[in-house]
Amino acid sequence: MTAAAARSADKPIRVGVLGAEGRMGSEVCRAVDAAEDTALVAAVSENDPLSTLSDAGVEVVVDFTHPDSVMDNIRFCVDQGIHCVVGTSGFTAERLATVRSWLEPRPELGVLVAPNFAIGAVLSMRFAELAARYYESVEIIELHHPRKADAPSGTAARTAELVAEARAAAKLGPVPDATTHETDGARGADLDGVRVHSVRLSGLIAHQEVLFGTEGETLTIRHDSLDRKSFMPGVLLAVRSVPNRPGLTVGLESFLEL
Ligand SMILES: NC(=O)C1=CN([C@@H]2O[C@H](COP(=O)(O)OP(=O)(O)OC[C@H]3O[C@@H](n4cnc5c(N)ncnc54)[C@H](OP(=O)(O)O)[C@@H]3O)[C@@H](O)[C@H]2O)C=CC1
Ligand SMILES: O=C(O)C1=N[C@H](C(=O)O)C[C@H](O)C1
Repeated sequence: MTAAAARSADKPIRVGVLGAEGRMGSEVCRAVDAAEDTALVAAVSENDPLSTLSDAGVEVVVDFTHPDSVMDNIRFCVDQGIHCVVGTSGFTAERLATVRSWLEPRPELGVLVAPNFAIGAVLSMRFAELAARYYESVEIIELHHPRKADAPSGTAARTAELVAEARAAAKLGPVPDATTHETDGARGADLDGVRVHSVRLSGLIAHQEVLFGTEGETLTIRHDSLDRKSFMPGVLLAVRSVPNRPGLTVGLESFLEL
């Protein structure tokens, strides 16, 4: 029987962190160590074997690594019967479908893939989804530290997807834009018809603005993570919740009943 299957409610949850030396992973190690109901039993860095997780009897793994390695990590955990909380970015619909297929023969296991664990970021995505049908124009600006590997951010990609779905449901046409002469990149990336602009700037952590406009008014929804501690309450909530949420969940909002 795997450690995850044998879990007893009155013992701390045995947590393993992948990417333990990274900016997020090191913060997660501190948060898991500090919480009374979780125990850090494996802190795994890039050169450590994944078997460190099963050897340590990990019940829930938290992954903050790299888009290039996250799929192999999830595959290993699912095969070993370990629940997963995944913060690493780079998830496409195809990747999510692959994770879902891995989970089919393991109906007792939970995997959460969350583009953003900060409560304000989760709320701002929901607010953007609500506002989308009332405005003819929308653009997203995401701003991050310059050591980020991926652009646009996972949060911006998810926000654009939610906004695009809401616009389609409201039968809104394309966002008005008369641009015919463009220097490459000047209008940002086109994600489902929503323009996304990525800023990389020293001094920043993680920030996003969703700009809406219609005749005579604009609405700006902005969120700022000023410290990576902002992600920790969401990560801990996910660690506590995922063993009771079998299957694949996308987005922390399901665990917040939003
Ligand atoms: N969902 C959310 O709320 C958030 C998500 N993120 C996402 O999390 C990811 C990590 O971000 P961040 O912490 O800033 O990045 P870092 O580069 O600081 O950390 C990633 C760490 O993972 C290590 N690593 C890479 N591959 C593996 C592997 N196969 N096994 C174990 N460790 C590995 C890296 O090692 P090395 O440096 O030696 O390569 C590095 O130490 C990104 O995708 C980012 O977008 C970030 C913040 C919040
Ligand atoms: O790399 C980061 O830092 C972050 N990555 C996530 C993303 O790509 O959306 C979440 C947050 O924006 C911080």
